Amino acid sequence: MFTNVVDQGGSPSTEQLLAFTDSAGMLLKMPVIGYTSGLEVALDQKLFGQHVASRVIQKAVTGFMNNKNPKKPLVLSLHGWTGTGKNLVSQLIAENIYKEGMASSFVHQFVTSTHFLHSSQLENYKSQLQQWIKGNVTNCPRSMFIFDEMDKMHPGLIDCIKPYLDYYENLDGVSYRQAIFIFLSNAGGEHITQVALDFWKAGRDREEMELQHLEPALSLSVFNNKQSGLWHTSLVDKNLVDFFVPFLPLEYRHVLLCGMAEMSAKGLEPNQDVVDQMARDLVYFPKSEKIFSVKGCKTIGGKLDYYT
Ligand SMILES: Nc1ncnc2c1ncn2[C@@H]1O[C@H](COP(=O)(O)OP(=O)(O)OP(=O)(O)O)[C@@H](O)[C@H]1O
Repeated sequence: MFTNVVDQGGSPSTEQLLAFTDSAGMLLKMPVIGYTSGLEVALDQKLFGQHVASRVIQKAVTGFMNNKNPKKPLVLSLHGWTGTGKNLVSQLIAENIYKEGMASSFVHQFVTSTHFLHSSQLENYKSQLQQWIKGNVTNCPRSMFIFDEMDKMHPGLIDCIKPYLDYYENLDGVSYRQAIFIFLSNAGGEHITQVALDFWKAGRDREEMELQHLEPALSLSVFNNKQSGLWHTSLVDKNLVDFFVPFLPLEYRHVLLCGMAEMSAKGLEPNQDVVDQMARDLVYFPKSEKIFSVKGCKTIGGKLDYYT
């Protein structure tokens, strides 16, 4: 996974960041008009059922990209049930900053169970990861690092990236203040679901739910869940995470939207009957109410092949 950073080709001249850097990766004037509406439109059109996350992400990313002199890198922690759009949002952010989106050489994605599987290799992982981050940010200050399955990540590894998230002007001559770090995890998913369920039971509109309704559940779970990995690091204590972003569990109506979008993406004519049949056959919870899709929209791409 970790190849020598220098082997990447040194200067990122083969690709440009959208509107934000020149061919050498140096920051330019940052004309953000196109960017702002681009992300907003992408979130509105492609992300379903996540009005809270959508709003937070849009404000956080736009604010950060508009800020010519941020005091620290942007650190987002995305939490929620499986298949609710956390990876999708990372992809949309990448697509709206980098010309080549997730395929950009400035975007680096790590999955704990793939890249950091062996605890016996912890020391190696630590030094490789630090070198990787340092090398890539030296190469391009506006680099993006996505850590998936953050709740499974070894606390020692989380600790080793901490300095890069902090308010330092520079570390060994490198400034990390333009970089973006995105942490994805299922930690807090059950608490978020409980809040959504309480809303539903009280007959309240899901869209009435605001960040303030979800924040307590989220921080409680982050602090108290020993499995989450985040809890005993000082990421939280030191306020290094700028935004905790809650992803709501998806309902039947959202699965329908995902299904229609998926059919279009596959080049098929979206067919309400087909999607409806597929959505009906998915499993929903809690057992009695059957409101939320157990796998969110995660498996529908494959499922649709069966129904079409
Ligand atoms: N809210 C959503 N709106 C639109 N599509 C969605 C949404 N959630 C999931 N999807 C679809 O399902 C696929 C899988 O979702 P994604 O990988 O983003 O889930 P996740 O929250 O990251 O799940 P996990 O926690 O299991 O990694 C996406 O590529 C997308 O096609």
